[in-house]
Amino acid sequence: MQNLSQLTVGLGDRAYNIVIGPGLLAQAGDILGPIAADRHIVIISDEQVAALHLASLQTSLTKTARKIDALTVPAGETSKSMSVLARLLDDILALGVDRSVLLIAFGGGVIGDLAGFAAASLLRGVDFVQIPTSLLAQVDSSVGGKTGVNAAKGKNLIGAFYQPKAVLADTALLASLPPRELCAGFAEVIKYGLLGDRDFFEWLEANGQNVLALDDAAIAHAVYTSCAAKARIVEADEREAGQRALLNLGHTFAHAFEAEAKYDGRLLHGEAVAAGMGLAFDLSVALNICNGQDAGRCKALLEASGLPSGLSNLPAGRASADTLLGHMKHDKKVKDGTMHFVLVRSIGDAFVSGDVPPETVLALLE
Ligand SMILES: NC(=O)c1ccc[n+]([C@@H]2O[C@H](COP(=O)([O-])OP(=O)(O)OC[C@H]3O[C@@H](n4cnc5c(N)ncnc54)[C@H](O)[C@@H]3O)[C@@H](O)[C@H]2O)c1
Ligand SMILES: O=C(O)C(=O)C[C@@H](O)[C@H](O)[C@H](O)COP(=O)(O)O
Ligand SMILES: [Zn+2]
Repeated sequence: MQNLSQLTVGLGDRAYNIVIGPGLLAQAGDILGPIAADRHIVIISDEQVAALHLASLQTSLTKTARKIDALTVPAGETSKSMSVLARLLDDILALGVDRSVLLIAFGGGVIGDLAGFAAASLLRGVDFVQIPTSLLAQVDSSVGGKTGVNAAKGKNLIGAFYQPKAVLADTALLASLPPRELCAGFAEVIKYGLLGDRDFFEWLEANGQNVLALDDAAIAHAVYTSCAAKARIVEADEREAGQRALLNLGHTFAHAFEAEAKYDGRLLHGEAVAAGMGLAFDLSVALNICNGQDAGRCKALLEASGLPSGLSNLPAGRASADTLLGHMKHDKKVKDGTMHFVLVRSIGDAFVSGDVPPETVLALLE
């Protein structure tokens, strides 16, 4: 197996490997051998990914699995809902599974979050593996065990921390990803530079276009560096008691925009995060914590990557400042009624603060 890199998320008896490389799908049966051997596997995918890549995955697993079934849901964020989850769980049970079943989440972050939560709740918990197919899922959502669905009150409000048994990121699959989705995933890559790795941010300033052009070496470096950063944070703080909240840079704003856009595809998660990160820099500048030059560099990279950098270029999800602040009050970082924001002292130096006056946030959103 060539050009593969591997990382471990060290979580004791729940530790797992992340394998990254082009062409991995054809080797999934071998790589997953110890986990998948002689098991009933249920692949969960969305209709778009399944149409393009499901047959290859099934072929690759045939040599190791006892039985393979596949279930699909419609592509897009609307599938991350309680109603789709309920149907999916019934459909899995109708296949006659028992606790030895292995679920495989095969798709973008929507499928990873949905199938991961299905695995956490089915028969009170069955094993699952992540095979992420979007850039966003390969650099972020497939790692770390946050699973769940959206609720009427907001994004990801129902879910569980539930770790996969392995993550297989086949970077060659990104060739079929629509360009807008590629850019949206790139926002979460930029996030890793902004929150804790200035050198990586500077590498992205120089090489971001190569990543978006899917140059093999550039994409391998971007996926590996992002997964390594996330793995180290998750190992230190699996259930977000402290530093894991840094992974939420830009997300307090993003989730409010997404709720306002009703998850209907006009605003992708990564686009909302990009705008939210631009606003997190603006907020840090307004609070005299960060200099305007770093805020300018952050926004310049976002814009050069085809992403929004604030309210002015947000494709959807804009609303009155009060309405957006109302959404932010459902954020999971709210403690005893106090909102917490991820702020930045500079590029690569983020921290969580519970000391942000709501008036400053309102002024920014106005
Ligand atoms: N759990 C976490 O830690 C975490 C982290 C970040 C984001 N998320 C969640 O992830 C979701 C966004 O994930 P996403 O951006 O992957 O969206 P997505 O799952 O909707 O995938 C994006 C689109 O690309 C298509 N697609 C995926 N892979 C493809 C491929 N290889 N070829 C062709 N088309 C492909 C999908 O069918 C879909 O239409 C959001 O719900 C977000 O909240 C979760
Ligand atoms: O893994 C994490 O922790 C993250 O925060 C990663 C985020 O990119 C992701 O969007 C996550 O789903 C947000 O989590 P939430 O707890 O704010 O819903
Ligand atoms: Zn995110």
